[in-house]
Amino acid sequence: MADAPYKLILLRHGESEWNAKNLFTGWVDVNLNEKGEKEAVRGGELLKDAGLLPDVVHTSLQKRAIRTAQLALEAADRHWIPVHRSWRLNERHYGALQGKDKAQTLAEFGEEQFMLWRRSYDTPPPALADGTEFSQSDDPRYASIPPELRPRTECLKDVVVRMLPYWYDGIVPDLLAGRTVLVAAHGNSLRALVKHLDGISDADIAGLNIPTGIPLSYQLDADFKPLNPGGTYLDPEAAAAAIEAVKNQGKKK
Ligand SMILES: O=C(O)[C@H](O)COP(=O)(O)O
Repeated sequence: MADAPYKLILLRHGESEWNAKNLFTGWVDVNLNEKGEKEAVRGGELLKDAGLLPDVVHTSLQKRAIRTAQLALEAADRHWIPVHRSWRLNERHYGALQGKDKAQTLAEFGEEQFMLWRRSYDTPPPALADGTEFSQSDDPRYASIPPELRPRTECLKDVVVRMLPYWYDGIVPDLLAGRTVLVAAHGNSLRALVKHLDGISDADIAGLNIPTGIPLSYQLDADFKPLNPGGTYLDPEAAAAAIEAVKNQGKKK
């Protein structure tokens, strides 16, 4: 067992084709766009420049996180490290909002309902029916998830519940072994993890947004509490601007 501080790096995938179109994405397996690919490469360069070289990477089962990890690791010359993937790191399942335009949803349902669905801790959007256009009910990559665990919609609280077992059983053992761990995942699965790490309240987590493609580095003490609460963005200026942009999605157009 290695001694603390443990080194953890969180990386939200680069901009996706649906981020650019301002659509709710969730479990829909959308690819990175060109800007997102560049963000991922830049993320890797930031890691390299900071001398924060991952020994192991954990990703979701979704292309945008998988490709972000690969591009970042290639840029940092760490493409060879072991990789682990879990559906528990997937983006929040956005239910019946998947595929819908954020600005149109805001206009149709009003700010209060929109924010309740998007940022409240425990109000999920309406469920998405199996077999419909943006459902993953027939996706073979999820076939091994027991039916009662397969989400048809999720609020952030649901994401915390399904993500935490992977934190404890998949990620913490790597940290305990002294490995620098990269977690390449999604806006809301990372918000769930940050909520846990920083002990953010159910109310305050609504105000936390994570930008695409900018590594967020944590040093954790022996109890896995951050020595740098909130983490440290490797490009703080770019992060501040991008956080504002994420916050204001829906108000676009
Ligand atoms: O799934 C999505 O639409 C986004 O990647 C995260 O969206 P949010 O910031 O609106 O929760």
